Amino acid sequence: MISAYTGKQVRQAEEPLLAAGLGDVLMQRAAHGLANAVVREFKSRGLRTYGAGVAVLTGKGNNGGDGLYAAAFLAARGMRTTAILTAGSAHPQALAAFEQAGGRVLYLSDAASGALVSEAVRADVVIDAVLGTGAKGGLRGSAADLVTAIADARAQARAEGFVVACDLPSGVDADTGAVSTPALAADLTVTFGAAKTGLLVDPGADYAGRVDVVPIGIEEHLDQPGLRRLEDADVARLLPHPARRAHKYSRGVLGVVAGSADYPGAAVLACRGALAAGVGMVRYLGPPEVADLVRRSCPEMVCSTGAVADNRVQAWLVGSGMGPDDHDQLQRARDAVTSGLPVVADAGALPALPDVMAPNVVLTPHAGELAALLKRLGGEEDRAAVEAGTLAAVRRAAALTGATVLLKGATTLVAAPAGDVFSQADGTPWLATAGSGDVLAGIIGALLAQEDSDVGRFREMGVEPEQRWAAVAALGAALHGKAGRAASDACSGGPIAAGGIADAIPETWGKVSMLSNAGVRKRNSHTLPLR
Ligand SMILES: NC(=O)C1=CN([C@@H]2O[C@H](COP(=O)(O)OP(=O)(O)OC[C@H]3O[C@@H](n4cnc5c(N)ncnc54)[C@H](OP(=O)(O)O)[C@@H]3O)[C@@H](O)[C@H]2O)[C@@H](O)CC1
Ligand SMILES: [K+]
Repeated sequence: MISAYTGKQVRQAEEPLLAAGLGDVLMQRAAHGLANAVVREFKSRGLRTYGAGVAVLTGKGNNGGDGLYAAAFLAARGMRTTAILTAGSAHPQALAAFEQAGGRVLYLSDAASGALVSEAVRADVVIDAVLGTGAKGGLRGSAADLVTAIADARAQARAEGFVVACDLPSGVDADTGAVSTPALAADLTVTFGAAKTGLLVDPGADYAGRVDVVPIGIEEHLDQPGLRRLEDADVARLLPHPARRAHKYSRGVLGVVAGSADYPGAAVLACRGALAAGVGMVRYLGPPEVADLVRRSCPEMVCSTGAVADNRVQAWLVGSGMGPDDHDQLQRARDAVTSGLPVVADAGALPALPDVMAPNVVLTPHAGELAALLKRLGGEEDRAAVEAGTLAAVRRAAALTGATVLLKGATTLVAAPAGDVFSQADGTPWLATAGSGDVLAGIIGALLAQEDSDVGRFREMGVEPEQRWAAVAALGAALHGKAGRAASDACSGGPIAAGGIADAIPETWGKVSMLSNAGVRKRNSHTLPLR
């Protein structure tokens, strides 16, 4: 499990060590980790480090100090290092160490700006060490102009060098992931002590690239994480496995209320997602013409009639492919949500549900649907506002509705009403295809139907029982993302259709389970040994 923390939490964890006079030690560890990560990146790209060009954009605070010390390490390895001081001054000891290691120092001024831009475009690696967790707002003034010019010039020249962010890309808010432009999009962010929340949510994640956590010795002082991400080992541990004497009912029955005359295919895709995700039986409830298509497409399906209360299931999936005029289906969706059983509520059901629900109801809006939900509950947010502040929006929706809320996107966020948040980014952009969300709802529905009262495996992972619905939804998002990626990989990274995601689920499930049995190394920053 990756645990992420706000900038404030990390700074608080640093305090006891700073008070003990270990500030410089922490900075040296951070800088050493950053330099090593840069060298590894060169190697993974098949590039030589000796003689390679390094440009470090530095601010006046400790983030700039990290960058300068790291550049001093790189200079000692024979790299040509240039520091561009954006604030007129820099961390004095780090600057002295950098100069002593043979680094070249250039100062930002209007006159020098053009030459500095060329320097950064020519470099094999640009290290962004202007602002870190001490930033108040984004880049300003001449530093902002410089970063804009560098980003433009790199794009125009199709610069081959890569960008590494020191702790976080300057302009990305460490806590919220909100981005104040300009910001330099990094290929890799090397972050210290623990992942920062803002790196694992959109839009911050768009600028962070890959995130590498360098332990610096503050880990034991960190408290509850603000956000978590399931890794392969966690996924494997949470995936249900049938007992030896299981039968189809004991493995869970999912009821599906989905599809309409306009969108019958959504019901089929939701059922295909569910059937592939380990559930004992899937029971469809809906208009006869949709039921016919469901039966013909998936012979494993059982189609029923009547009301929600007449059908015995362990969980419900409601809403995929339903419109505002599907009155009977919407009534079934409402009945499912008030039945007390776990429910995944998607698409067309969202506007028709009560304002207040329970944590075992998982809502799965995209950004536009989440904005509409928040507006209905008295908020001001439009789609753009949700996209600019995904973490705040999903948290707010969970708090207001009392339900678990999953916001679909390149990074999928799941918020429990009590505050836990999970962030999953297992997929590929090819997953943005019609019907993909129906398959996701099917997977989550199937997992909810298999969820029993044994909450021990959640507790072992530090997830409180009442928050487990968010973990189950995150598990569904992880499985969906991995299956989509596997389907695309199977055609050499080509495009996929939603049915292909469902088809890839069983093998993805099996492979992740095998990985866990082989003992996947936990990469949580908490558990990494310190050297
Ligand atoms: N604590 C430790 O021991 C360790 C810390 N570590 C590292 O330190 C980083 C935090 O360092 P930090 O607190 O010095 O702040 P930092 O992010 O460098 O920048 C803020 C500086 O710039 C200024 N400034 C603020 N906003 C601005 C803006 N919008 N535009 C322009 N300027 C702005 C502000 O000055 P002010 O305006 O307040 O006078 C301040 O001087 C952290 O991310 C990690 O990399 C690691 O080495 C581990 C050990
Ligand atoms: K930075």
